Amino acid sequence: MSRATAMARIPRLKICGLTRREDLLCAVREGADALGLVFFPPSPRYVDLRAAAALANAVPPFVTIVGLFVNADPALVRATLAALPIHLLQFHGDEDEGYCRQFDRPYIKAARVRPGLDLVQYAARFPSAQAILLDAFVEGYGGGGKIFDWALVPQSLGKPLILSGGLDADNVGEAVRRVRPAAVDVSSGVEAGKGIKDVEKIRAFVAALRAAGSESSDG
Ligand SMILES: O=C(O)c1ccccc1NCC(=O)[C@H](O)[C@H](O)COP(=O)(O)O
Repeated sequence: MSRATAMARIPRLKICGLTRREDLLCAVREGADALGLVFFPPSPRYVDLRAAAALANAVPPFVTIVGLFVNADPALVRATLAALPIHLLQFHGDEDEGYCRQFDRPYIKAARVRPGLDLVQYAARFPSAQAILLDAFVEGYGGGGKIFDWALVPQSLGKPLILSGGLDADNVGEAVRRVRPAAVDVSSGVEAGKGIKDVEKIRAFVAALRAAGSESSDG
């Protein structure tokens, strides 16, 4: 099934790198389907277990909490899963499928897109992944606010595609029309500063996403 057929609705939205309760509540209010918490200490959006627990406690039912890790010690992942209601894992480093599967939880695998990386072959290496998230190849593994060449995205990855990397209210419409992802993921493009989300940028992003999604679903 082509993505054009598969994307029969407005793409779902993940807002990542939440660190403040007010930003999380804004993301939920504006319609985010998923909320990303970054458990990668070098990230300026890193939250420890205590802060993450307070954020998770504010999430209403039917909104997915995504726990994001980069080449993490499995013991850290297990401790996080034991302490928090993480619904979906996101592995954003160099993890292989054996590593990702060991936690017996649904996960999405991020691919850091660069010329020469065969994305169909990459996706085939993670048959147990719920989806493949395509992000730009940036220093620090992710959250870089950089787009990649969307022409590199194949017609189908063989599983749901989440488009990420440098999206904002100005480009998400074109991104959705060109790539037709099942979902989009954004962090920098809705921020006033690293880890500090901006209400108006979130609202503008959601409006642009809905406009593009309704165009596409109208055919
Ligand atoms: O958000 C981070 O700081 C981060 C750090 C290291 C690895 C991944 C990270 N974020 C993962 C995400 O899912 C981001 O939303 C994605 O990379 C897009 O970020 P942006 O280009 O800033 O929208």
